[in-house]
Amino acid sequence: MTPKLPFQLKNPGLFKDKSYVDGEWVEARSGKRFDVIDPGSGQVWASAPDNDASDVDHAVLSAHSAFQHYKKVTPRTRAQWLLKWDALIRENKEDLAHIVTYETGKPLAEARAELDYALGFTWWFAGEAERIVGTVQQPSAAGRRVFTVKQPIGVAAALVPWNFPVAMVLRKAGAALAAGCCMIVKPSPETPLSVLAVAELATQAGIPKGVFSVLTTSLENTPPLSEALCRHPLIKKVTFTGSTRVGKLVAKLCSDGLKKVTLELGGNCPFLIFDDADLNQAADALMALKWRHAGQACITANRVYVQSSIYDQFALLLKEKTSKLVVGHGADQNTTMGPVTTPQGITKALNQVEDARKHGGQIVLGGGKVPGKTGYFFEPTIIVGAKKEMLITQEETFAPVLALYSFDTEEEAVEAANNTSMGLASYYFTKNIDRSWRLLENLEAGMIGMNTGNSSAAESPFGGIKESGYGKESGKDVAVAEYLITKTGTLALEGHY
Ligand SMILES: O=CCCC(=O)O
Repeated sequence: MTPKLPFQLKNPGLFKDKSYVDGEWVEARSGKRFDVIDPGSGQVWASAPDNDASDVDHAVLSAHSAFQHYKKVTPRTRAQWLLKWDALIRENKEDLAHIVTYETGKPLAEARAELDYALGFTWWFAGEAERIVGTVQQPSAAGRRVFTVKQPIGVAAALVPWNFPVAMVLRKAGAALAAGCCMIVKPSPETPLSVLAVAELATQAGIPKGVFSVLTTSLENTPPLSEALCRHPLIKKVTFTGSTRVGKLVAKLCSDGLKKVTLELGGNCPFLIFDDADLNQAADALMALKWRHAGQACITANRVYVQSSIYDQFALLLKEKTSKLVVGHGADQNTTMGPVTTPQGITKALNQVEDARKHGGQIVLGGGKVPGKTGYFFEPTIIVGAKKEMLITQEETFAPVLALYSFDTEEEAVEAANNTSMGLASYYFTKNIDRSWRLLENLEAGMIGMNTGNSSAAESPFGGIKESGYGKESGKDVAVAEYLITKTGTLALEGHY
């Protein structure tokens, strides 16, 4: 029986609260379920099957069996299925946005924006499917022909986060399905329902059974279930988006089977503003980047470095703009910033603020939980006088807390920006073209925003360096390549060997 939802779906058939394996909606073998909580109210509003490691083998075997057919489907048919999926997600965007809001807490406008972003991937990878090409080499020996062909690697497992539950799934599944691979998705325990809704639309799009499966699980069973996926001999590829700590565990588990792995890990991204920048442009970009999903994006600005001559002016401008944010339930039309998704987000934010205070930082805005609200609300917080000794400098915040550091020279700013084990994205604002080129070359990150805080798009390769992981998602060729093997063919013509 469908539970009574706290919102209305235009298409009630989109609410699915069973796992999706081999084209069937199924419970966990144990029969256990776990709760799904609305971060905006702290209330349980649904539940999903609590699969454990014993549920993995059946899912993998059925995906492997589907792969025997799917790998032979023409790329054009795969592209057509992806486009049909894309059309259905577009049609059901409003319903999906509501599910995303009630799972993540993000405002509806942001949930809609996530859907638009996610649709970029189904659209893009539909185009990529038919453009997978091998190569022909010039042979060094007479009478030889040497070439490479690309083939799908096999069944892939996707371990996805809760912050962009639909976009992260479509970025991974779009590439995998275009390449001819089948995928088993393990959503985060916070966000199973949006992923299950997307699975329902995959079925309606005609994507064959077993090609796209979803194994939901609780926080408690996430480690054993993920380990079983990573260790299963028929899983040939694992893609993970999440923390660096867990990414290292995933890499270790996959190393036993020498599995191909893509890791999109933590950020701790620097955001540099020079005194020749357009301050309004920089402040607007920072507002959009930092407060998006209450600071819970891997590419968000974690450390904001402002040149000393404009420091006070910029801090004031940012404070003025940030004060206008309306914090509330994501489904409320007036809300411009929602809650954080988990109570742990609040704990971490409080710790970092307290630590910044201890180190002499000044909290010029916010600094604590939003009083008088149930749900996981934290005030948008600005710390000035931030220093390198602070916790916030060393670890990703993943909450609406922004720290402003001061610098004098470009060299100093670059050194501070790079002084982290992470290397996901870096951003800078300057009108000096020479400096711009130097910064592009000198900043240690996989993605550089030049006078912009928004560089995520289906056509742009997404991925970090250093401890932010390896592999690329989205972008031309590179993303699909993560799901392909290269086979070299050498042919000897008659009379040669
Ligand atoms: O949080 C990670 C993903 C953010 C993005 O794709 O822009």
